[in-house]
Amino acid sequence: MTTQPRRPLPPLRDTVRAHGLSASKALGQNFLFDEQLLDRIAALPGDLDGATVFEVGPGPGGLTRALLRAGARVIAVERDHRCLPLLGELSEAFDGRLTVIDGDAMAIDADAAAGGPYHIVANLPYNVGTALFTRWLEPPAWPPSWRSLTLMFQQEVAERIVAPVGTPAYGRLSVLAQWRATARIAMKVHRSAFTPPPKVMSAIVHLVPAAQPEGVDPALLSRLTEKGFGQRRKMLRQSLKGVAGAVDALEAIGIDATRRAETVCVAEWVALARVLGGSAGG
Ligand SMILES: C[S@@+](CC[C@H](N)C(=O)[O-])C[C@H]1O[C@@H](n2cnc3c(N)ncnc32)[C@H](O)[C@@H]1O
Repeated sequence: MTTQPRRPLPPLRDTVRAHGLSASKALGQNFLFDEQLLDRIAALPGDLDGATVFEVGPGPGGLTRALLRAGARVIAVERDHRCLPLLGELSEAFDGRLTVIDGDAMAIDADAAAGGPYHIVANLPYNVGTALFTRWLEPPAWPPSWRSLTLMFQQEVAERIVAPVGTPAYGRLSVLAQWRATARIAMKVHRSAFTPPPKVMSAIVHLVPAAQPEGVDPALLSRLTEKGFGQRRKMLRQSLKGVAGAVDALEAIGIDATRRAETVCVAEWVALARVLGGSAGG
C-alpha cells in the first residue's frame, strides 16, 4: 500500500532549486531525482508499510520520499545542514513519519535511534559507505536488530561484497558480508541516473541476516581477514604471521599454509576463527 503526502509535493528538482541546493563533492553528494527508479529501490526491502527504516544521507530526500510513499516510518541522518529545511517540510507533508537527525552517521547508534526492528536503506556517501557497512555487519550479538540492508555502492564495491571465492573481487568485504548474511546485487544503476553523474557505475546490494555459525568471534574473524587480504598475494603462513596461533590453527583444520587468502572460502575462514578463538580462550 502506498501512502501519499498530505498535499502533492513539487517535483524533486524544483524543490532542490527552490532551496538553492547544489551537490557538494566533499560530502559525496550524487542525487537521484527519478521517482520511478526511487520507488523501485524502496520496494527492494519488501513490504515497508508500518516498518521502520534508517536512512543515511537523505540529501534532498528523493529516496526518503519513496520510502515514505511505501508507508515506512523513516529515521534519517544527514550531515549537510543545507538539507534540513527541505527535509523538515517533507516530514510535515508525511504527518511526521520522517524524523531527521542532524549529524554524522558514523556517530549515531542506529539500533538506539530505531528503538526496535528496522531496515537500513541508503544511497551511501562513498567516503563512509564501507565503514558503515562493516560496522553493521560486526556487532557481537547476532541476529542484529536490522532486518535487511539495501545499500547503493559503487558497482566495484558491490561486486566485492557478493564475490565468490577465487575471483579477483573476493576479499575481506566478501567474507565479512557472506559469513553472517545472504547478499545479492539487486539492481544496477547507471551513472547517468545521478545528478551530477559520478565517474563510475553503481549497484544496490541487498542483504538479509543469515544464521551465524556457532562459536565465532566477529572481531577475530575481522582481524584474520584484514591480515590475510592485506597481503593477498602472500602465502597464509606469511600474511597471518602477526596473529598469534593462526599458523598452527591452519594446520589443525587442514588448510595448507602455502595457500593465499583469495583461495580460502568463507566456511574455511569461519573454521579458522572458531579454532583460533577456542584455543585463545583456553
Ligand atoms: C550519495 S548522496 C545521496 C543523497 C540522496 N539520498 C539521494 O539518493 O539522492 C549521500 C548523502 O549522504 C550525506 N552524507 C555524507 N556524509 C555523511 C555522514 N557522515 N553522515 C550522514 N550523512 C552524510 C550527504 O550530505 C548526501 O546527502
